[in-house]
Amino acid sequence: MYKILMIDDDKSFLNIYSRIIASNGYYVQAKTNIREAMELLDKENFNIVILDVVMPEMNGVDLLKKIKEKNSEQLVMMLTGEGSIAGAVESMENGAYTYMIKPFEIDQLILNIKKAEEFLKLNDENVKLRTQLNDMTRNMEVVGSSEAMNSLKDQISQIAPTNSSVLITGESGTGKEIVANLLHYNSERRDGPLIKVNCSALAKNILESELFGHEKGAFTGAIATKKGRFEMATGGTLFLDEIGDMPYPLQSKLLRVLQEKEIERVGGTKTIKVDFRLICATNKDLRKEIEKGHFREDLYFRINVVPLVTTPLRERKDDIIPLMEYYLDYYANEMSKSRVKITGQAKRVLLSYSWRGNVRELKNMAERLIVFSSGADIQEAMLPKEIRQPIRTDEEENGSLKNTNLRMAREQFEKQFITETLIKNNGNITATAKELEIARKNLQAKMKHLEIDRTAVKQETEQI
Ligand SMILES: Nc1ncnc2c1ncn2[C@@H]1O[C@H](COP(=O)(O)OP(=O)(O)OP(=O)(O)O)[C@@H](O)[C@H]1O
Repeated sequence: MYKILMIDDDKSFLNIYSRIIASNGYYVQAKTNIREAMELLDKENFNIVILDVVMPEMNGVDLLKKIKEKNSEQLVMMLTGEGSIAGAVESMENGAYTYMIKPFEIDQLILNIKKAEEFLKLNDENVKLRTQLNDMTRNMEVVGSSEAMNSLKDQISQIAPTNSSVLITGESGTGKEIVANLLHYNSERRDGPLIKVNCSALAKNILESELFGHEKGAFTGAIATKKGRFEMATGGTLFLDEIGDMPYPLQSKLLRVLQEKEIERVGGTKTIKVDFRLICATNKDLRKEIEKGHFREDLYFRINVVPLVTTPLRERKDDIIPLMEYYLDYYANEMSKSRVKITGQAKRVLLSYSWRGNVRELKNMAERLIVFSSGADIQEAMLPKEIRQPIRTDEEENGSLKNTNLRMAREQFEKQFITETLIKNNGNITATAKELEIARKNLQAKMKHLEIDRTAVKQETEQI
């Protein structure tokens, strides 16, 4: 129920009007006293405030300013006497929604309240849409300018405006869903819906009714008619993720839909026209699935009109640091923490790691680093153990270090040895120096030179 606060020094006006407004389905509070009205505004949220411009205690426009100072979004309607048009103008300049000149018919006031209600609803809707749009654009933020990434972006901009079916293949976490988003939002269908279905997440019989919809009573539990995703995607794009996991019998049904561009709901007899652009994604090798008899070859040709491939992170190392920096900033901002930098040594570790979970794994690691961050730069010792395992080359396996000299090898060893001793001693410098049998000052100088951060080591110890 919409809540209205009326502030006016005219008691009899308030009495009559507030009752009539309430009888129209609104919750109304009426105050002649400004202090009481302000106290009430502090305690309760009102959708609309109706305020008299001329009041003995305080000028209504000044009161309007006060209300707006507290809550700039507050919707305020001003009431003025015939002699105070200037006040009405000033009110509008100070953010009033509208003004009405007394005397007026009560119907006129009710009509204005209804209009204000409509305005507030639209405003709410607008805020919701804006948040959705932010989510959407965030999910489309594409970081990376490696050769592979640039070539992918070029292909997307060429393919997006067409209506052709696209098959996106690539390892898990390489950004296939982002590519699908980009294809849709850069196409002529961008104002239509983008409907996503994960074919591996639903049981076979549920997937069928999800895609085709069902009529009321089609099966136990079908208590109402439901539109399927094919229908919902009409005018837009249908994104079938993990298409390689679509059950075989359903594959023939999908093929028929693609050929005939019409469907029948489960348990229905009516033919319904559908019109969507199809984008599929998989991390499976569909040709192998065809050989194994798990995937229909005719469907493969139908969905694979334009193939797009996302490259694993380990094959586009140029993107690793920009992605890590982007997500560190992103999570620092989201958690209201300070931004952090990555030290050279930590960058080397990030670059030599294999990233089997690709960008998803990297993003999760960035989030974890920020959760534990005290604002210090990201040191090698702060990175999870599994990624700090040195990647050993063939030469290293044979006992020699590639691309290094005696000084670098010694520093590498010293760094590892000192870090481990610091962890053992909970980051305590004196205890570590004692165990290493070197002077405290000497240890501090070495730590500085080797970029070892004691706070990071301490955090590492706490996490263990
Ligand atoms: N180039 C990129 N820039 C920024 N973020 C990215 C990029 N690529 C992927 N991501 C992010 O990594 C996560 C995984 O990406 P996405 O879900 O698109 O991968 P996927 O290939 O569809 O994975 P799966 O096969 O497991 O469904 C998402 O949170 C996505 O926002």
